[in-house]
Amino acid sequence: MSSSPTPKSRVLVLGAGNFGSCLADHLGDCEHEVFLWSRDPGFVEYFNVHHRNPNYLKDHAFSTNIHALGPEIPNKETVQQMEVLLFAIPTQGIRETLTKLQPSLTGEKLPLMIFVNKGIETGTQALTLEIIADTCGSRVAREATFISGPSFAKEIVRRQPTSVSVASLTESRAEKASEVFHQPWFRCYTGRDPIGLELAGALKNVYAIAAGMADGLGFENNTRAMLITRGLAEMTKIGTAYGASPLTFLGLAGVGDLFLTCSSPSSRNYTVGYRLGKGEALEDIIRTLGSVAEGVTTAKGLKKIIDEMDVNASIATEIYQVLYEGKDVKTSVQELMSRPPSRELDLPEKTGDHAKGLLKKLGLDTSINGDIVKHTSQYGHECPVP
Ligand SMILES: NC(=O)c1ccc[n+]([C@@H]2O[C@H](COP(=O)([O-])OP(=O)(O)OC[C@H]3O[C@@H](n4cnc5c(N)ncnc54)[C@H](O)[C@@H]3O)[C@@H](O)[C@H]2O)c1
Ligand SMILES: O=P(O)(O)OC[C@H](O)CO
Repeated sequence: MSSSPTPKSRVLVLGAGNFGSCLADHLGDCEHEVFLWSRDPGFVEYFNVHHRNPNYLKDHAFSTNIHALGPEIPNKETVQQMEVLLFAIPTQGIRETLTKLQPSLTGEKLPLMIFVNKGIETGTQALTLEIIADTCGSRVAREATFISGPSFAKEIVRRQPTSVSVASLTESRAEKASEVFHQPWFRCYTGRDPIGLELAGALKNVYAIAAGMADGLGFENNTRAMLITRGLAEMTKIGTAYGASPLTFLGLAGVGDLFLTCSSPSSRNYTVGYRLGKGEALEDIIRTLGSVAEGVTTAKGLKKIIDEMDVNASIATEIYQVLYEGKDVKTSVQELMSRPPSRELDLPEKTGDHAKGLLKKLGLDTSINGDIVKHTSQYGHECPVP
């Protein structure tokens, strides 16, 4: 199936859930040599015999270029043979995994490290870039690459035309990641705002819960369109206050993924919201979902971030209150709709200190997001633009 002239790489995919196994399949189909690590010993044995995942995407026959390994984290010798490490583990597990892998990441030449998780760490409110810096140091973080965008695993394994954003503080690494993944059925667009890309991917999950909730309550198309559009305005406002580029939110990782997940029952975050709207309890939904919905934990970290930055984000706040303070979903909708009128576009006057603090930690110029130029936007405030 592959038509790529790209040099083939040895790729270690960490995490054999829906997305890890789907991307392993994509890369195997591109004739990369793929190793798929799972902490589940039953998975490893089953996969290597049947080339099927017993837990996720069960109907799919996976590429025979994939070799499963685990349950122990791959050792230094294995890691150092890899050109690419692809992390497809939910955000709450990234710190633990990187801590275990860090002793293997000491060579002069680092493997290309790509992260596809979409969330904020609870407790620390850290983005993955910061978790990488904490566990593996600033050199690894500066080269880390992030992929995000509208990409349901079950559609990728059916080779539905799909596009994603790829960003890194080191542009050549984003270009390399794009080369590894890019195919006629999978287009990659590179960018230089990993902080914005990470925030966009994490935040859209919270707004997908809101959209699902509205549908579950029986509201129709006007309401969903309102939530998508106002959700985008809110995400952009939060991202800009944090120090990301507002333009990133207009890309695949922003509006693209927001639109996808707010309008499809294939989204787990939408499904959590939908079932809440139907009156189910959150614990029951999580217990029976069978897969991660990152918006649930992200809503908690996001609430702390918006409180710290003093940004008014009404939809995100309501979702937090429904998830964690037992607020009734109908009351939440009534209160959102009863707010006084306001300006449609109210991006913050100044960018916040979060991105600056993070970039300082990475030993980078804190006035800019990576090598993004400083720019006075048409809204009259300073913001970085790719
Ligand atoms: N499924 C999609 O369509 C999709 C698309 C884009 C991005 N993502 C993102 O990819 C990430 C993974 O999502 P998914 O769909 O594969 O989730 P999933 O629930 O299908 O699978 C998660 C996998 O990670 C493993 N895991 C969890 N914690 C771990 C830890 N601490 N150490 C090792 N393994 C651990 C689980 O055992 C499971 O196999 C999420 O951040 C998600 O938002 C998913
Ligand atoms: O199922 P969700 O809600 O986690 O969405 C999956 C991906 O993020 C879609 O791009």
